[in-house]
Amino acid sequence: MRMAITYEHIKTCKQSGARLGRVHTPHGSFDTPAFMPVGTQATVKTMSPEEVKEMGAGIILSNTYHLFLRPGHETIRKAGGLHKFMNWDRAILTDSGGFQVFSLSENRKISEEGVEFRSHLNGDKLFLSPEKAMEIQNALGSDIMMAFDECPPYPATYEYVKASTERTSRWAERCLASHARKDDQGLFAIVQGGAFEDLRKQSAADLTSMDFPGYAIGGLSVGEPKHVMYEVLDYTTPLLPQHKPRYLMGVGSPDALIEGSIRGIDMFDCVLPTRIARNGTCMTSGGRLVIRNQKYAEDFGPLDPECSCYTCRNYSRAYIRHLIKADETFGIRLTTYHNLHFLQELMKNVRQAIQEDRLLDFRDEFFARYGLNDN
Ligand SMILES: CNc1nc2c(CCNCC3CCCC3)c3nc(N)[nH]c(=O)c3cc2[nH]1
Ligand SMILES: [Zn+2]
Repeated sequence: MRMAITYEHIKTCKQSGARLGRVHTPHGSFDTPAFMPVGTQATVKTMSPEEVKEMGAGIILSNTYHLFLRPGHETIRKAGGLHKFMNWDRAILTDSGGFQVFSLSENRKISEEGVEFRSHLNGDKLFLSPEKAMEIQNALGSDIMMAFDECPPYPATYEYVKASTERTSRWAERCLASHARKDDQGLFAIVQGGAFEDLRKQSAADLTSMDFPGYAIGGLSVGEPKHVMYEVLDYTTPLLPQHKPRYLMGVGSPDALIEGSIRGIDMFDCVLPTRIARNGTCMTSGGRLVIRNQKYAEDFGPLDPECSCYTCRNYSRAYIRHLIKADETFGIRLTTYHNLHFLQELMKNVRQAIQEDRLLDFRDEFFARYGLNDN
């Protein structure tokens, strides 16, 4: 009998109100606030599961949309589920596919039933609905599944966001009704409402009345100014239950991870660290570093002098720059490993700061060195 997804609150930072906790899942527990590496197509790009474990990740993300299109969720079900298929024995969270339909596919048609779209791979006409998204996620066997939602575009009219958010609440109900594993309740709902306080309140009220084991805040990090995102968090997070995990979707720049933690968020995901690594951009304690820059051609020091990761202990900026310029895959592996390690370290330091009631001081120290507006 699988256990539910449970949240264990450890303490609240006296200086910032941020919370230290642990999330327990059928595939192990992880400390929060946590950054979750993204493994869209059943792999954290260029990393082995051992490497992802080594850097301290207790949970990774994968995706209904991508795996539905390729290789197909039935194939993964026959393989024994996603954990087995990708040889990852810790926790997996899968997004429900709605966001990706709108960011990737062609000519979508949204209705009460669901979303019709054409595959971005071969143009096939496909359909996703709350029921279909749950069927796929149950076939994948993820520990945490996301309800099927619409992430409204930004900006959008009040009327559009209101109608979309109300539909997302109805879709959440349908996900709950169709969830095969009713016993372990690994299903998180996603709060929408754009940047409209009354719609956020309505969405949170609708969803918390359905008693999900965890709640995500969606509809953010879609192009709105950062201060708008933080304002939405200021009035939305307090509407969510204290004793359940809160997941801010698609947020991962270092400053946003710290600001989000201060506002009571426990879980984050973002493709940023892996995506920018592929063109040689690295997150370091002194700020962003673009390794292709000529000035590193004969810089034989480490990527980040303060980093203890495999990349920084064994290779120089000159060598990594050479690999990236020569389009050598090993170069991307080294920058990816470092960026993911950097964010795991950042979250470890955030948790330590919460433990010591000094997260606001930590934020000021970090920003002074990293630069305020990394994106
Ligand atoms: C980048 N900004 C952003 N991402 C959002 C995402 C995606 C989060 N990342 C998922 C992983 C990436 C590929 C594999 C899974 C959102 N997802 C949903 N379902 N709803 C949102 O409102 C939603 C909102 C989001 N905003
Ligand atoms: Zn490093």
